Amino acid sequence: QVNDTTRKIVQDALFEALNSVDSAFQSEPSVADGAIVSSQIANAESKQAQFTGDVLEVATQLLVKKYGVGILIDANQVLEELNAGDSASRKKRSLESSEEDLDDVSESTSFVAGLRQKRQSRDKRQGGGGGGRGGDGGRGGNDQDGRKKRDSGENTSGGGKTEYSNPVSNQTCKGPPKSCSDPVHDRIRSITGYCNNRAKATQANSVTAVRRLLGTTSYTDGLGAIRNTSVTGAALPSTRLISNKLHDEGSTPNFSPSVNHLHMQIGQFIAHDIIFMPSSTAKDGSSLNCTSCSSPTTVSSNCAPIPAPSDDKYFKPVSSTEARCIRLTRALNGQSGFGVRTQIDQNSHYLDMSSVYGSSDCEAGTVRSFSNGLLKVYSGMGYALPPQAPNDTNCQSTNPYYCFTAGDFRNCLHPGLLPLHTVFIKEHNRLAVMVKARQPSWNDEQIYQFVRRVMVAQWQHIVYNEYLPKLLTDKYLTDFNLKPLKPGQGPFKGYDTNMNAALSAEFAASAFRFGHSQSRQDFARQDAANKSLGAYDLGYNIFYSDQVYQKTLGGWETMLMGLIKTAAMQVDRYASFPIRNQLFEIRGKNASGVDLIAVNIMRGRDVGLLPYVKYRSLVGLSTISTWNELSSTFSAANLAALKTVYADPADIDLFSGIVMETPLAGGQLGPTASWIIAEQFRALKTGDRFYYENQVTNTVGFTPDQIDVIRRVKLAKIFCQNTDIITTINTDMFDLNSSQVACSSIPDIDLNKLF
Ligand code: HEM
Ligand SMILES: [Ca+2]
Repeated sequence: QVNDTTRKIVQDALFEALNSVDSAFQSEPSVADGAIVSSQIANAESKQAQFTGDVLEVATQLLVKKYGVGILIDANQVLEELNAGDSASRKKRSLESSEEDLDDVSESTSFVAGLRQKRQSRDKRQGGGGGGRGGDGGRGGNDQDGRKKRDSGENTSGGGKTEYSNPVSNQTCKGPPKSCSDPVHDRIRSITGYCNNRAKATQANSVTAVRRLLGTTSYTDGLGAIRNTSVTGAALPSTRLISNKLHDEGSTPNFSPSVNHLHMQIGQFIAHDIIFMPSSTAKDGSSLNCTSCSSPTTVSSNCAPIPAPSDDKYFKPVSSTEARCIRLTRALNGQSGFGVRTQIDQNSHYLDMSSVYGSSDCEAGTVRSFSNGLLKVYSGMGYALPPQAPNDTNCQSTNPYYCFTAGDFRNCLHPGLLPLHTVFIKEHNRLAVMVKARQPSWNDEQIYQFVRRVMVAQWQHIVYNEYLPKLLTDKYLTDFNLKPLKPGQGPFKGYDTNMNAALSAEFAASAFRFGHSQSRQDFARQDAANKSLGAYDLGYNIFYSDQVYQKTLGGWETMLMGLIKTAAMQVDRYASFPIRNQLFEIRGKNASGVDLIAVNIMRGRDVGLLPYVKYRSLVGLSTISTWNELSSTFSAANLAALKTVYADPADIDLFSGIVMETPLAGGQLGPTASWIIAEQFRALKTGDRFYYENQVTNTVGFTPDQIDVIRRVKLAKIFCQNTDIITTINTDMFDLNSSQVACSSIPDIDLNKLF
């Protein structure tokens, strides 16, 4: 039981923190929309979470400085009381001493968010000041509300050849019923993930925290300060230096002998379903400019720029007196209690096609046509594309080569994503037309939900049945229960209400980024006869969309063929030139972008990942303290390379450690990455009440016969059905040397059995 003195101390710290965060907002410089191209742009809800996180971070620091960390347990209890209390009891709880009147703070928000609302409405009444993130100050360009406003239907009609009409008039962002016992939650997977776990309604929802595999972080102050010191006491090496020394592919790129580039592309599409970790924003909700090496003090404490070595081949010094840094903004702090900094996932963590359907109820509305269950399409080129987003200020290409609106904001990060976005939109609409024909009386919502359920089931099956077996060894697939059962084997019995499907920070910030080493510099185009139509350069196309408008080159279909018919890069420590030098680069302006590998490593430190060696016992490897002991997990060459940058094995960053481990026989990755990835996909499977092979009480799943229908689904057939040029296709979709079959020999999904 917390006494009144402590209660007062905690409340005072909260108010002091609120004032200090508020006034920091007033002086924080920011950059105009679009000036800093980014893939990690926070939406309105994340900005709200950031405000709360920032206040709690400052309040934590104030309390710890005065009373030590011991007070945090009591402090969290006080916060819980405040969050739980309605406005009347909040007021009663000895807040008389403060100037705040909490009468009209909404009961549904947390205490800090409520205070924020209150201040905003007060500022509004007084006619000024107090913009601030989270409220109405979101960036105009890219958050959900912005997109909703501008995609009101007319964009999709393009050159007049509208495939579907889009009378989006009074779309609402209404979420599902609050109560998880409402029968709606028996039938429908919510967009955010809400009530997927009925006992823990918000678990693994969009805009909730990531998990920590070891329950701890590496922050030097135990709270949020980035690890910057070797165990020897020296400074840790710059992550650009590490990238140069360990991850530069040099002049002889290694191509995979057996895996095609599509495996890379589907991997990224999976990432964009389950993880979107937004970056911190400036006071007005726009991007922070963390380009200069001094930005942590001159711009924001949420800047963490990466110094480039003075002899860097690409990121040369700005001038003879100014060093070059590679910009990096810290992932936004979404801590919701006193204590350590916490990052959030802005997408629904579940494997539920968020990149098609969106992760918030409003965002879901932006991609729907609200007619006959169909999703919106842009058909101005004579072939389907996702609806255009003319006001996307993050998009580098302009009229007429607009970027697009899809369930995930990063759909235009590079052109290789667009064939997949388009194929899945087309597949949804293809099934919707079939459903409408069979059930003419069904309304838009009924058709949409029916098709979405089938789409997610197909997608889950493809991930577990086709994608993961090309990545992980049979042993990991078996040990982590990742193999779908065969037709006739009945439902999967592994659903576990205690399993938290949420993304682990280790998976998001390191392990699943292995895919960055799979990406080629050149993205090929091939025609149906497998004739080359040239290639485009990745480094020249980040957040540019003109490639998919190249009609004479076959639009996106020849790009899809290129992905299928060319090799991925080998999964190894090396990354291609554009990945290491040109991410977000403005065409023609060298060094205006970032090094994604240096960013990966720094992101790991930013989110507080522990060094590589700390994870070894978790993943079943021996604990080590000397370089020699690593020789069974690393080749001699990789070990020697590691020694050139790290003073001690205990310093090795997780990303570098996992991509440098010797791959397991039969898989593409070493033991640590394999474990972290397998663990995550187990959580996504056994922690998802709506996983397609399940039969769970009070949940309308598929019958055993229907599950078998899904188990026969092949990604190849989805490509066949939704492209004009593909008539023969791989028997093994991700195998570079696969035998070919006629599309007509692969059965289509037996939709009639699913009603
Ligand atoms: C051409 C290919 C790719 C490009 C240009 C690309 C680019 C990026 C960028 C810019 C980020 C944000 C980095 C940060 O700020 O921390 C990112 C994050 C990430 N990438 Fe990639 N990526 C590519 C392919 C892949 C692939 C193939 C995978 C997986 C197989 C993957 C997995 C991830 C994951 C898990 C994240 C973290 C996402 C988040 O936290 O929101 N990426 N990528
Ligand atoms: Ca998702």
